Amino acid sequence: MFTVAPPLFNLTLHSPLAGKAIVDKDLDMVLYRPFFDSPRQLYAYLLESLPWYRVRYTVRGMSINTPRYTTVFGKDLTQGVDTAYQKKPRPIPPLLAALKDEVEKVSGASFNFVLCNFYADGKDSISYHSDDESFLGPEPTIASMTLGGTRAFYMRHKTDKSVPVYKTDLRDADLLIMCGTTQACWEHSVPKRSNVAPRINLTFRKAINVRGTNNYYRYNVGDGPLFRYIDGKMVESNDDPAHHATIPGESR
Ligand SMILES: O=C(O)CCC(=O)C(=O)O
Ligand SMILES: [Fe+2]
Repeated sequence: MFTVAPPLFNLTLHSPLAGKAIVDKDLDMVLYRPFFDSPRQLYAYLLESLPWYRVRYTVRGMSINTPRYTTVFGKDLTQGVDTAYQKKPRPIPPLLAALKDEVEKVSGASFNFVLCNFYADGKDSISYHSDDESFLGPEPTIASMTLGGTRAFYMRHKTDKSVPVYKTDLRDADLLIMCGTTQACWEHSVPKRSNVAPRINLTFRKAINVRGTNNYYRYNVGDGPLFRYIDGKMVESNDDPAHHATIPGESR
């Protein structure tokens, strides 16, 4: 059992031996199902305390609306001063740091970022992509935790179309660890669905340089309005932007 505070959650971890290897051509993953006994309060606490964003950005003149809520905490490995960054990096809040510690223990990897996604309904999604940016280094290990509702998770080989698409569900308290050549050779997605429960996804990653930090804050915080989840729905918030980085219980 491990305890994360504040507030106090006693989370019971399942045996690391319970991980199931998922391997295919160039695919190397381990699924812990469930990774821990996830209390509903943990999901609710994260949803209600994290600062969420609906990021809009422009690529090659095209305006893109990210089809889910996102937020991010962490800073790359360089001990760069904050002036190197387009946005001030936010420390990983204690609750997410405690989850990160446990994920590091089972994966044998170390992480300096937690990216958070919230899929409010079945229209929220992430399209096929791989997390293969050079700022993650070669063969990055990426750990992905689900809290709340179940969503379909699809993976396809980038070049060999004879390899079948890998389809699974990701459920509350699942931890999927993607390793080795998985990012280099495969893409993954959470497709749109009808009638699904809201879901939080946390991904744990390690960025090695300032470019990683700038990229993650640009695409997961951006410049748009802040949202808070209050009384069962997302509302645009006029919190003081200087306080976005903290969640309750964290010292500044
Ligand atoms: O929600 C998920 O399971 C996947 C999220 C993801 O692929 C990402 O944030 O890069
Ligand atoms: Fe991803």
